[in-house]
Amino acid sequence: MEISAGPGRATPSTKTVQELAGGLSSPQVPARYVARGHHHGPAAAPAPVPVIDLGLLCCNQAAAAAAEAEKLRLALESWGLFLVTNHGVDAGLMDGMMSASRDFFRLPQEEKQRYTNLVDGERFQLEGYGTDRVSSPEQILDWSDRLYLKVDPEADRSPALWPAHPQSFRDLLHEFTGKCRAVKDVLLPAMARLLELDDHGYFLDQLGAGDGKAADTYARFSYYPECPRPELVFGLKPHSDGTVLSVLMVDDTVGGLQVLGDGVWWDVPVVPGTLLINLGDQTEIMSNGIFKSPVHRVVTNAEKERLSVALFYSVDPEREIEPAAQLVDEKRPAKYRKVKVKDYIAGLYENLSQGTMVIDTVKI
Ligand SMILES: O=C(O)CCC(=O)C(=O)O
Ligand SMILES: [Fe+2]
Repeated sequence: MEISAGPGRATPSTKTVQELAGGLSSPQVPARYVARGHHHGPAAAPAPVPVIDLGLLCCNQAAAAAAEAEKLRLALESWGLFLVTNHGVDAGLMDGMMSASRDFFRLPQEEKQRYTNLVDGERFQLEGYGTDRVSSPEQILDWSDRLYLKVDPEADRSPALWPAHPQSFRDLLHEFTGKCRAVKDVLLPAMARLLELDDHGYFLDQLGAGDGKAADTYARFSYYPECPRPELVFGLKPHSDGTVLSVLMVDDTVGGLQVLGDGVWWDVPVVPGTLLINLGDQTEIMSNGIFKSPVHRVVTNAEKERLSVALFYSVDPEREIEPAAQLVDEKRPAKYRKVKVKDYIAGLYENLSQGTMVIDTVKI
């Protein structure tokens, strides 16, 4: 998510959660982090989310590829969230990116502040390091800090906000971005095929990707410090991503991500070496509701910090999206109205801070 709204005013005195967590002298958390009415215990059970072998999906043996595609269909139509193996991001790169991210968050606060997401110490900008946008004193805050960077198209990168320490960070992020781009380029045509769209490049075209141009892509590094009262506080509030899809690499030493299914929360299993794919609202809209954008959240942990790296793929903010024409007819009327991506994204942030879901505002 965090394909999010434009600049707003932050409360200048906002400390990062990491600073706050480090300075707590009693097992209390400030009231601004307590999610009223949302006291939550552990999830009922691990979600039986599908595991898709991307190698099989693309292989030359038609029967094996078709069977894997059917598994993918179930994943897209049920959870909207699944794990992928054989994804082409090698273990060394995954470990390297994860530990460089960890090293970044372990840097002294002054060093991290060189990449602050506050302009002049108070005006929030999307890219950079810090807490999420704080737009009102009533907003319930999440127990996480983040580093948010535009990674594609390359020409849109802001090099001054890419950490210089650890030294490997920039190269690793460049490489990781390229490998995840390829994962997305396998999944999106497979999704169009499953919807029997004549144009298998439909989703890629919507993203404006192709002809050497990369889709708008943001990376979000989320750091969730240990939290003395995990039952009262969210690492990240319930939300669905405003993207076409999100590719996530999660901490394999601690869980925390949960997904809503049939009205109950399930733990998303942690499987080392896999990537997690999460469909976003833009896909739910374009597929006319056939594919699902799952509601998910992150819970905190009293003993362990947690880290995740997400890549978010989105349609250009100036474009409009709507259900694909081929998926709309008399029997299946459009379930969502046409919406400009920029407006949708503005609505995302607005709704998130109020605990409502922006997708409901475009449902017909
Ligand atoms: O940290 C995670 O596992 C999930 C993060 C997430 O859902 C998001 O950034 O939108
Ligand atoms: Fe998310």
